[in-house]
Amino acid sequence: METSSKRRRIQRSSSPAYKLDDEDDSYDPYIPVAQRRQQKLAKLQSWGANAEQRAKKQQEEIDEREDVQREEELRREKARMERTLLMEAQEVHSKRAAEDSKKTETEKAEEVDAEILEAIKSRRKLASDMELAKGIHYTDSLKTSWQPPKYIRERSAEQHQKIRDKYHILVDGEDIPPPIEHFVDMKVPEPILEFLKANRIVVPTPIQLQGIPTAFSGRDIIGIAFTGSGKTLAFCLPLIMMALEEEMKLPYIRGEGPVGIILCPSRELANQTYENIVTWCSALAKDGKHPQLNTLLCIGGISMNEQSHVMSKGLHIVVATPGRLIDMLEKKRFTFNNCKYLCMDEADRMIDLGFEDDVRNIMSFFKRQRQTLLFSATMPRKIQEFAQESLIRPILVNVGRAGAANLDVLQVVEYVKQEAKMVYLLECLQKTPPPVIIFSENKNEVDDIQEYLLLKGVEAVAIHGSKSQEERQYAIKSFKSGAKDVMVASGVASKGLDFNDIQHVIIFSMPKEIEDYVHQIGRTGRSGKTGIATTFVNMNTPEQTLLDLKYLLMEAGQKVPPFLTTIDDPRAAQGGTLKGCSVCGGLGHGISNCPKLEDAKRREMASHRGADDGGGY
Ligand SMILES: Nc1ncnc2c1ncn2[C@@H]1O[C@H](COP(=O)(O)OP(=O)(O)OP(=O)(O)O)[C@@H](O)[C@H]1O
Repeated sequence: METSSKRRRIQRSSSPAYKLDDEDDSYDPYIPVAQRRQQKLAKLQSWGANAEQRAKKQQEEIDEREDVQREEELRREKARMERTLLMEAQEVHSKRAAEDSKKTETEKAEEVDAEILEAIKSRRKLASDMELAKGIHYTDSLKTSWQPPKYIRERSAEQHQKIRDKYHILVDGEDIPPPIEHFVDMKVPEPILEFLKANRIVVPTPIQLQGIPTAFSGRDIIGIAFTGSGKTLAFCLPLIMMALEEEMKLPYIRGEGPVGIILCPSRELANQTYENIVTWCSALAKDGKHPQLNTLLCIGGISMNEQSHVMSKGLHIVVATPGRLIDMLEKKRFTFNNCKYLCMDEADRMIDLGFEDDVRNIMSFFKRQRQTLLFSATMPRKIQEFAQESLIRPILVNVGRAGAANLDVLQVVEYVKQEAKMVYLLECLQKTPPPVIIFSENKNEVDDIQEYLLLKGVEAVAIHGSKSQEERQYAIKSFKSGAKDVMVASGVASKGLDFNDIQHVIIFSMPKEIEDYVHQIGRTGRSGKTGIATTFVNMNTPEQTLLDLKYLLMEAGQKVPPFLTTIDDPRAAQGGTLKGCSVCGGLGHGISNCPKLEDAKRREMASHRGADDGGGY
């Protein structure tokens, strides 16, 4: 039995020795040393591997746990931060809302105005594209040989200022040349002095006594003075003198010139300035001691062949409207190689709406440094600033507030119902003897008024943009000569036209922009004479325009009719200062509701639409 049991045990010994569940644990079978060593090694190795695996697994589990923990923490942190930011934003928002609620409507409007101004500021400098592209920037003014007489040079700065104060001249800029109270001290040639005297121009007007010495000194200038105050002479005389000096140095021959150019926004104004210059140049040459200076009129609607006699000689002065001038320059009919004087009349209009690109284009034809002069009766603050940045060491000469009405005009504003206007017009015409100008904003209305007056036996001519050049010229000529008593005009005739002794201006429909009103009433009360302006307003006149008008009347010390007195300024009701609009100069509104800006926007949109449509006309 024992033997069989032993055998059984021995047989089983071939099976693994370490686990014999149903056997006696005390029995240790014999295993050879080498095999045991092998087994031990294998066992150790397997233990090691398991431990490594376990450790690895444990580590993985720890890592995983840590990852989850970290993610959780991050999520919590993010949520906490989001909450803080949200709360901060809410706090800022509610703080701003609280501040806003504290702000008056005026302050809010001022903020909007500031934003609009910022946008306007981004306009490119007024310089030629060539100059801008090449980075050409002149820092010195144009050199001239002119200087004031010694006794004036020896005056102190206080003495100069005293003279300016006497004539209510405001100046701004560096090294301002002195004001000069007599033409003779400006060293104006004798024949011109005599001619001026013969035409009752004996002493310079305020804009002339500061503007002419400034321009004679070669300085860039922004000249602002009320309508009819003699700005034309202030910018033409310096050019005539410059051309005279050039011609005396070395006579100009065919193909040479011009020395300078005067740009005008309308053909009529260009024509008038041209005629003035021709008269002054002829007066100069009359004594036989001074050369004949040649002037070219360069405007649309006329044949340039008519002036071939001017083109066949050296050219000194060109008076032009932008479109025709660009055409002539592009066709190389003359060049600006020696041109060093650029003046813009009614400059705010020239560099403001519509003409800005043309002006840039014209500037790109200049080949050398130029003297730039900008003149107008209305020059809103924004345009002044823009222009100042574009000129070289400019001097601002300001007589009265830019955009203010001429104080020699008696302004009467009447409430006339639309349907009663025509009949009342006849009555109004009886106020003064002729000549009278009637303004309307609408071309059809201009024609209707003329027709009505002709029917009533009034000698009336009409002028507006849709008339042919011949019709326009005929109207102006016959009115100027006194052959016709009344001229009915759209805005075209308002800017700068100088008609003799207009007694009465009737504004049949009030223009939206107060600047236009200032120019229109300015056709009377010129060169120190007095005149009347009657303006019809009614329900159709926008309230804002009426407010501008009200303030303008108050500023000029004119009677404000009761229906205007009752119009309240919303800005006044909200408290705050009543600053004028720096875009159009109107005193009754801010920039955010400026009719001029709105008009500009409308035009821009229309031009975009035109471009989209192929831009045809
Ligand atoms: N120093 C002067 N003394 C008297 N009259 C003058 C003087 N200078 C110019 N004038 C006359 O004053 C009138 C108005 O001049 P001008 O047309 O130059 O005015 P303006 O300031 O250009 O007006 P606007 O802004 O309407 O164009 C002209 O008839 C001109 O002959």
